[in-house]
Amino acid sequence: MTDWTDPETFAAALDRADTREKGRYFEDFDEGAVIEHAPGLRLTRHGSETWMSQTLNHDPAYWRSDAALDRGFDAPPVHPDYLLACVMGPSVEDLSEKGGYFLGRDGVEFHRHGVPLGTELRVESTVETTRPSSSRPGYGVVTWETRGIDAASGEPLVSYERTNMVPRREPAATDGGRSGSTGDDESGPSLLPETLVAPDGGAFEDFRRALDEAADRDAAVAYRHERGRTTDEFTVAALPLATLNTARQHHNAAAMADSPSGEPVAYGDVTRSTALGHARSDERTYRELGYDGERFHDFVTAGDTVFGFTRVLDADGSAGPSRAGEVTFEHVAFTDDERPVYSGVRRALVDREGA
Ligand SMILES: C/C(=C\C(=O)O)C(=O)SCCNC(=O)CCNC(=O)[C@H](O)C(C)(C)COP(=O)(O)OP(=O)(O)OC[C@H]1O[C@@H](n2cnc3c(N)ncnc32)[C@H](O)[C@@H]1OP(=O)(O)O
Repeated sequence: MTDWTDPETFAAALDRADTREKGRYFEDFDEGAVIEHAPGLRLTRHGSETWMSQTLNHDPAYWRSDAALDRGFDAPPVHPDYLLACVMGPSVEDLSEKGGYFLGRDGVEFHRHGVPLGTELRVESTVETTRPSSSRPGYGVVTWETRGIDAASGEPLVSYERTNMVPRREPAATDGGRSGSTGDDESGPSLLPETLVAPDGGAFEDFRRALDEAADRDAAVAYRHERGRTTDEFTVAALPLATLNTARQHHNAAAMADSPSGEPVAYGDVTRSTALGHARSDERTYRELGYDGERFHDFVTAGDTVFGFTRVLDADGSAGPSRAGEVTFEHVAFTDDERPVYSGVRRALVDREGA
């Protein structure tokens, strides 16, 4: 009788066996098609607290009832970064499990503030655009609109547009390799304003005053956050898997051995949430409103320490409730070797002094 587990026999079997593949190729996406993602997710206290603790998002409104009440929530809700990751996670199997990097996200909008713990999610996406990649013949670039919906009530909770590189069924010879630096330093320090102003505190007025101070001269409001978080095995694999994100990039070292990173890479949403956590620790956030122009410039691997850098773009006192004003930030996540790995524009309501 054949011993299939005899190493030589097994190697021959592996060689001859077809692989039941997962995920879809670029050619499988038709513009306009709507895809219902079968996996669903229950937004749990454990999941939200694990996400928040590991990414240094320690805002008490998401941890303590009295702080939640003060912020207008009945009880501590799920954290918006965890919610976003939990909408993206179940979509990966259908949209991006084939591989190919998460390039960016636009138009993130929360349709409901303070989503309760225990809410069950249904997730669906529409294929918006598809185009071949001109720099990487083995890939196409696909943009989807994804919606996270309260499965019980049908109420939309969050929506966004996501863009990924997606492998083609018939890949060409090269995948283009790692982007790296071109040595073309067009945006070098000479283009920076002469003065970078930091706000004195984290209230709305602090951002407004800093912008006023920077106005009418060669200055910008831009500053670093002190905290850093070293990416480890837990943040690389466990956080995305806890959101049902099946992207091989994060948990399959064998598949990643031949990729430009040579090893698993951090989930973009973990890197981003960490940098935003650093930024939020220096501000009196009232509500997260939305995000735009999010880009993942380079990958992060275990051992990289993620830091945050913030630019304040606008502070609008006429928006929002009386206790808060709307601040528009651009946040950059960067690593200890000063590589920008994420950037994005974030709109948040920030409490006024005395609120
Ligand atoms: C969940 C998940 C995966 C998943 O979801 O399952 C993940 O978490 S995974 C980890 C997080 N992720 C990363 O770790 C990526 C880090 N990043 C890089 O390593 C580099 O960025 C790069 C190697 C990918 C590219 O590097 P690069 O070659 O220098 O980049 P670019 O030339 O700028 O872009 C190439 C082509 O993508 C087009 N393009 C770029 N961005 C956008 C956008 N936002 N919208 C529309 N098109 C876009 C561009 O227009 C060009 O198109 P063409 O090929 O046609 O020229």
